[in-house]
This record gives sequence, C-alpha cells and structure tokens, in this order.
Amino acid sequence: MSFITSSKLLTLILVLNEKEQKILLGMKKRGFGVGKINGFGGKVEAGETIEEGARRELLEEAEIEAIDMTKVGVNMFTFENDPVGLEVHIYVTKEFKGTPTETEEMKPEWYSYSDIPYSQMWADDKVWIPLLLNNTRFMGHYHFSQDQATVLYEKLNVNIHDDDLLERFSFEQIM
Ligand SMILES: Nc1[nH]c(=O)nc2c1ncn2[C@H]1C[C@H](O)[C@@H](COP(=O)(O)OP(=O)(O)OP(=O)(O)O)O1
Repeated sequence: MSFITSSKLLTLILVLNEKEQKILLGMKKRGFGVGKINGFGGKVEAGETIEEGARRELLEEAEIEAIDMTKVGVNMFTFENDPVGLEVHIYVTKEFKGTPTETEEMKPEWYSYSDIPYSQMWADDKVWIPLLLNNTRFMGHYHFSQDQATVLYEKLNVNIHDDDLLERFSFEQIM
C-alpha cells in the first residue's frame, strides 16, 4: 500500500515500426532513470495538453515528430517513503517525420519486438509493453522500493475504454 499526497504529470511515447516489428527506445543519459532504456517523455508543462507534452518531448529527445499518436495506457508509479507519485500517460505513434537522432537526453535505437532489453529497463516495462504491442489498453499502479529496483506491489487493469484513459488518475484507484 502507498499513501501519496500528490502526483506529477508525465508522458511516455513509444514509436513502433509495425512492418518491421521494431520499437524505438532510448538510453536515458541524464536525470530521473539515468542509464535505463526507455521510451521518450517527461513532465507536462503548464499551458500544454498531455498529448502536446508527449509530442514535444519526442521532438526534444529524439528529434522526430509524431504523426498518429494514440493514448494506450496510464501508469501510476509510487515509491517507498515518497509521498509524490508519478502519473505517466503513455502514447504510441506508428508514423513520424524525421530521423531519430541522439540528443543530450537520449540515445535512440530500434529493437525487435522479440529482443526488447527488459533487463536494462524499468521493472514495470515487461508487464505493460507486451500489452501495448498487442493493442491492449491498460491502467496500472506499481509501487517501487526506495532504490527504484524492485516492484513491491502492482495492480493492473486491462481493456480500459479509450474515454477512461483521458482522465487523470484518481487517488482511489491506487489505494
Ligand atoms: N517506472 C517507470 N517506467 C517507465 O517505463 N517509465 C518511467 C517510469 N518512471 C518514470 N518513467 C518515465 C516517465 C518520463 O518519461 C521519464 C521521466 O521524466 P523526465 O525525463 O522529465 O525526468 P527528468 O528528471 O529527466 O526531468 P528533467 O530533468 O526535467 O528533464 O521517465
């Protein structure tokens, strides 16, 4: 169980090449989750929608422009001894403009769906990335140990209606 008092609003965007069955991931070069391989994303800024935030982060971190963004899930991450949760809204784009390019924040690389480097990613990713690849909508809560390495508690709901993914996470959902 976790008792959080507030949450930060964040995005994560996964770029898929369905024809080649590949996913674009990046090694995070600085900040939260440094050294881990992940999708692109970050904090939603004042005055932008969540989707605009996701689009901006993809452009800033990989220098590509999303064309057909779809929201596929929302995850809440909480941490032992930390009252602030991270509410992460997750998008997929299957089309984009530009060439994925290494930036100060991320080093992008394509991975086959069958060879996703879960051991170098956040521990929750192996739960929901397969759902994302399978077009299944999801909503989850993962409570991490203080060192961010272990999931102590998890709750997953699947086949969420698209309309229900538009809302912010309600606190009752994670208790
Ligand atoms: N458990 C988790 N699993 C996952 O797949 N992604 C996670 C995660 N916890 C956080 N993230 C993602 C959400 C977001 O895209 C990113 C963290 O956001 P930011 O890049 O904004 O953090 P930073 O501390 O680097 O921020 P800045 O210093 O402001 O750039 O990590």
